[in-house]
Amino acid sequence: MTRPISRVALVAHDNRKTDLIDWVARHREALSGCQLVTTGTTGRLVADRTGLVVERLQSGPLGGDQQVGARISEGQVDLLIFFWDPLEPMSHDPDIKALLRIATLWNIPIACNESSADFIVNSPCFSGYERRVPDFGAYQSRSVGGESTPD
Ligand SMILES: O=C(CO)COP(=O)(O)O
Repeated sequence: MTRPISRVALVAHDNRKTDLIDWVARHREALSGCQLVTTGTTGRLVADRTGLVVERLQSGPLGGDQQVGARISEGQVDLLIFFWDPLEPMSHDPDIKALLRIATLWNIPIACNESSADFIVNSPCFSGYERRVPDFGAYQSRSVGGESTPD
């Protein structure tokens, strides 16, 4: 099973929020054709500063990373832009690690800085990219992304 990129998760730590908002503003046109899901504060700032419509989940320290991770495991996210802070310890470090783990597991493209995010959005295959959705065989027992998978 494959999926094109149309549902994008945006997450940034406080020291990286300006970088993310600037990046979103630069790629506003490409992102306006996508469904955007965000953690709480990131989403409020992205919406205020760019006018894009976003679905806001909880703030990261209150469970937002886990909610994004759950969306990924339910097959509802195609790309994760996560500008995490490599200089500050976070109270919810386990949640951050879990989000990066689940995105890796589900073969979600992940960008943690501006250069990687630019590469992905500027890629000629951005709008037509078909991500392979992993088949976890016996591990997988219910529908993912609207398609049933065998027990
Ligand atoms: O903490 C975050 C990700 O780990 C982001 O949360 P906010 O968008 O609510 O600041």
